[in-house]
Amino acid sequence: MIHSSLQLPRPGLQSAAGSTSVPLPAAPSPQASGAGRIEISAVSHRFTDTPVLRDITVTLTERRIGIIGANGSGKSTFARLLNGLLVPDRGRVVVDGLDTARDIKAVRRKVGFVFQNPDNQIVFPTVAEDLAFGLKGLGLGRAERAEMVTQMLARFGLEALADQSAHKLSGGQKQLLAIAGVLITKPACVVFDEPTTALDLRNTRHIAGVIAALSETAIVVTHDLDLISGFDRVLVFDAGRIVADDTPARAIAEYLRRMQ
Ligand SMILES: Nc1ncnc2c1ncn2[C@@H]1O[C@H](COP(=O)(O)OP(=O)(O)OP(=O)(O)O)[C@@H](O)[C@H]1O
Repeated sequence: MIHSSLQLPRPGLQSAAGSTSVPLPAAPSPQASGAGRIEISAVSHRFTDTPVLRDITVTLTERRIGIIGANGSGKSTFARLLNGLLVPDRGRVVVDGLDTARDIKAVRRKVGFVFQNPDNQIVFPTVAEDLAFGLKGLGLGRAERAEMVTQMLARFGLEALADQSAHKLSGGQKQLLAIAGVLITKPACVVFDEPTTALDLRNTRHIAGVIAALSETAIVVTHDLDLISGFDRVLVFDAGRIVADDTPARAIAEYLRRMQ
């Protein structure tokens, strides 16, 4: 699980490692009914003297949104705005009417975040304990929490790994645990920051299938153009600005043109 000041909905894990036979997360939680509306208005941000995001205004409502662009173009910074991991220097980010600068707890209940490195999210010794951690503080009884953990383990085909040490999992399993740990809190939207970067082809395909099968809204930062090729909408970042906002085919074409 994740700790840290950034924290949000938590981690979870996946099953038999590199196995391709793990079932996709089928039954989404009843509360995870999708999209909602994330409005980014006149947002600028800088960490040092150099602006990282420059006057961005965009409204996100689609169920599958990809974010691509060159290294350092501001994609991860933008992603971290979406659930209030980062509050912009200028402008506003509003999730279903909730301002990330003021309503952080409510925003994080709605928008989960899966970090690039699952080790940043996995906190507890075993897979089941890590999943259960995400449910703390939600006002649920012990029996209800246990039932939700059981359901999430089953959803990801991880039952056999329930009592396994989370930190001994493979990279692919850890990434699945991280995703499960976020989903167990029933966010309506999940932001993924380069979810397949450290994975081999088999696990990359598995995670892509997991994301494709989600009922939750997914916003995915990636360099894997295949991953977002079937999405509803793709944003292309360049030097802190959105330079294309289009279908995957047209957005990818613009990105490739800029990369030449
Ligand atoms: N916490 C931070 N402190 C200082 N600078 C930062 C911080 N986070 C990001 N930056 C800088 O902001 C710029 C944009 O970083 P960001 O991670 O958003 O880019 P990115 O498009 O996601 O890049 P990549 O594709 O390489 O992951 C980079 O120059 C980066 O060094």
